[in-house]
Amino acid sequence: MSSDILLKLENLRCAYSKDRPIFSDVDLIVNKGDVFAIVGRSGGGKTTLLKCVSHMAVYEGNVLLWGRKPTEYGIPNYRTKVLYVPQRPSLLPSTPRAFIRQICAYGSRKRSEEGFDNERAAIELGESWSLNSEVWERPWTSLSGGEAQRAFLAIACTLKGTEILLLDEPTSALDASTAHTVETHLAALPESSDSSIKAILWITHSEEQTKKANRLIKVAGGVEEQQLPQDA
Ligand SMILES: Nc1ncnc2c1ncn2[C@@H]1O[C@H](COP(=O)(O)OP(=O)(O)OP(=O)(O)O)[C@@H](O)[C@H]1O
Repeated sequence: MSSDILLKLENLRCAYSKDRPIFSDVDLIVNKGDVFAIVGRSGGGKTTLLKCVSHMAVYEGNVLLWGRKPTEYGIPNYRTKVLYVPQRPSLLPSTPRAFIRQICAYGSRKRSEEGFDNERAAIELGESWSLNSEVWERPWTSLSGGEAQRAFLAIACTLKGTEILLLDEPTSALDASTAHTVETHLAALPESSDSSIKAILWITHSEEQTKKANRLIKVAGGVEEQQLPQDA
């Protein structure tokens, strides 16, 4: 296996009801440095695909990270390496700052985060996205959709040990200008020496975001890799 192959999906199939798979026969290779845009109609299975990759949905076939199954890493360790970021932090208790402390205390995260100031890194990244620093001390439930989305993403982007970031419409609550700033940062992460992130799979309904990717897959009754549009 080439050392550039980060993730491999082999013969993947997922069905919530027995006879009607959301997708089947999915084979895909994700290389180091890839930024995938995942597009397709609503209800086509995009989120389900990311949930299979993060081992949050039941599937048949293989998901291999560096050639090894999630169970070989142990699921908490695997999910530390392959991080699914939902659109919004729904129903989180407490504040963004308390949330950082809580996830960095998990056994699977502890080793990667040692000696690194996560709170400071996330707050500084948030500032570069025009996120007011007082937001970190407020309950999640009091934040606007865009504030919560930026705080959540800033945390996800600055965690150490993540190798693949799975983003579910990460900028859906942001205005166009802020979305552009955030998306430019996200797309550059796999090439950044400051980040452990080596590839991103990114669900989007936006043509603008698709232009920031180097590969494109369409999920609609199946999963198909397509050519990026010419001007991308
Ligand atoms: N836990 C579940 N149990 C049963 N059906 C489910 C479950 N989760 C998703 N589905 C169904 O599977 C299909 C694919 O859902 P999924 O969320 O993956 O689509 P999507 O492409 O991400 O849609 P959207 O663009 O609207 O977010 C939908 O018909 C959805 O209703």
